[in-house]
Amino acid sequence: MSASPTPPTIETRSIDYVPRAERRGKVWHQGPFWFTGNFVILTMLVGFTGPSMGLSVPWTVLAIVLGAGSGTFFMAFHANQGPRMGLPQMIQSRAQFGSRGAIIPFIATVFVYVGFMVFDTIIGTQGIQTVAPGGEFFWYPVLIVVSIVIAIVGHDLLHVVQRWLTYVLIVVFGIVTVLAIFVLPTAAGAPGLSAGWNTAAFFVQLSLAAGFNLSYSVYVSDYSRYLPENAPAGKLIGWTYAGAAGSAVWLMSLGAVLSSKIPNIDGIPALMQTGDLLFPGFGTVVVLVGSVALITIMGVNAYGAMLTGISAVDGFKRMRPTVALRVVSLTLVGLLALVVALAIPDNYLDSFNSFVTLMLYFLVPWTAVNLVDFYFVRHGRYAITEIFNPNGIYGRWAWRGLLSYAAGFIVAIPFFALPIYTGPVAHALGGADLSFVPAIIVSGGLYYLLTRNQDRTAEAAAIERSERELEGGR
Ligand SMILES: Nc1ccnc(=O)[nH]1
Repeated sequence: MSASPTPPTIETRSIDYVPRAERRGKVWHQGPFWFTGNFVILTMLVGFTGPSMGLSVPWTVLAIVLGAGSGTFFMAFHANQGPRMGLPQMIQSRAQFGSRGAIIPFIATVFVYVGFMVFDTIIGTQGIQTVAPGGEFFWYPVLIVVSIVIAIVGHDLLHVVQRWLTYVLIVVFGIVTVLAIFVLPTAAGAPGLSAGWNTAAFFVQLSLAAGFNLSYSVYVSDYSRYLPENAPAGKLIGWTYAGAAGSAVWLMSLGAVLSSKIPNIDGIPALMQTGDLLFPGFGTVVVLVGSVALITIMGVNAYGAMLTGISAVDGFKRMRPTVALRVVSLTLVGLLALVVALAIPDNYLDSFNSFVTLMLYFLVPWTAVNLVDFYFVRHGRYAITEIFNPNGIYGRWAWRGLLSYAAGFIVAIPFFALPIYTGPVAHALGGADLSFVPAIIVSGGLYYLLTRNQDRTAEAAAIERSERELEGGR
């Protein structure tokens, strides 16, 4: 909590509880952290969808505002769990799913983290290749190593880097946005010339924007768990929301403007071309700044994959949270990302959209169960020591959470829209994927009902014991 900035040292904690004596940081730091976290070139690509399907820019922006606005709503509420529980995001799920049952959302989450790392690596490399020689076999490992080193130093460094990048990004992309709207001409054959209203495009754009920001739910507490236990909930959620939704709306809308004016758009050349309207060379600056932001979010993804991977393994074999464990886990994450990045085909954008959609199917029921448990069932009170006890009160396979998760997943199937499968409802909506709506309602609602008759007297006693053990100084 002290105001003096201490230089970041290598973090020792991973999935373990952060004692109140170690709590620090400011609530407003969540704002810039999530602003930069979502201010990546991938986010801009989401905004290409509307215009490329014939939707005009104003309608596309509306779909983005509604989509990102609703997706971030769920994401931001996870922020409050960090300081209350002092734990990273995913391990908290043991209270709903059991120490082993939580493996299902854990696997989906690691898949998301590594997947985003791979996409970030590919785009970041394309950005750097605009000025530097060197192929994939050089730049992929370099980017991944840098991001892994940042993640090894850990939480405090990630916060500092993301915070300072915010200022740079606002200036540079502020200029690009003005250029895109007022200076960039609309090329012959550009989608913007014939765009108008298109119902399918509107809902596809809306659902992609929502899904994209919902995908950040699995990250949130990792970066709020060091905050003082009594950090004000409204401010904490508000800063998280403002950062993550603000950057999404801005960058996706910029993507919409660019893709309405440039035929057959590609992200990096579009930014180069627009930036160069200020003076030749500025486009390169824009792309490089964008690439730096990609490297740091890669660090964030690696960090989350490490925490979630350790949580998963620890459910089966107890792990001691040491620095060595963090370093080894992060190295494995980096190697995995490298192998996948080198193996994946280059026309990644199609696979990217399916990827965002697919992983959401596994994350949304988890978000619903996890949030309902925190806000409406346990009201933020957990026996933290029992979360780490494999024979503890939260169990190994907790049927209430697992059943609710499965139910939400299954009712969402008719709403799925994937290249290999389009459910009847998605078909009727012209390809839009609103599966997150039934998934949230059913998983969250069912979990609430199933926990009504749950006897939690043992938990109440365990909470007191846990509190004494962790903080009581017995
Ligand atoms: N959830 C995410 C969206 C975009 N980029 C990321 O790295 N992660």
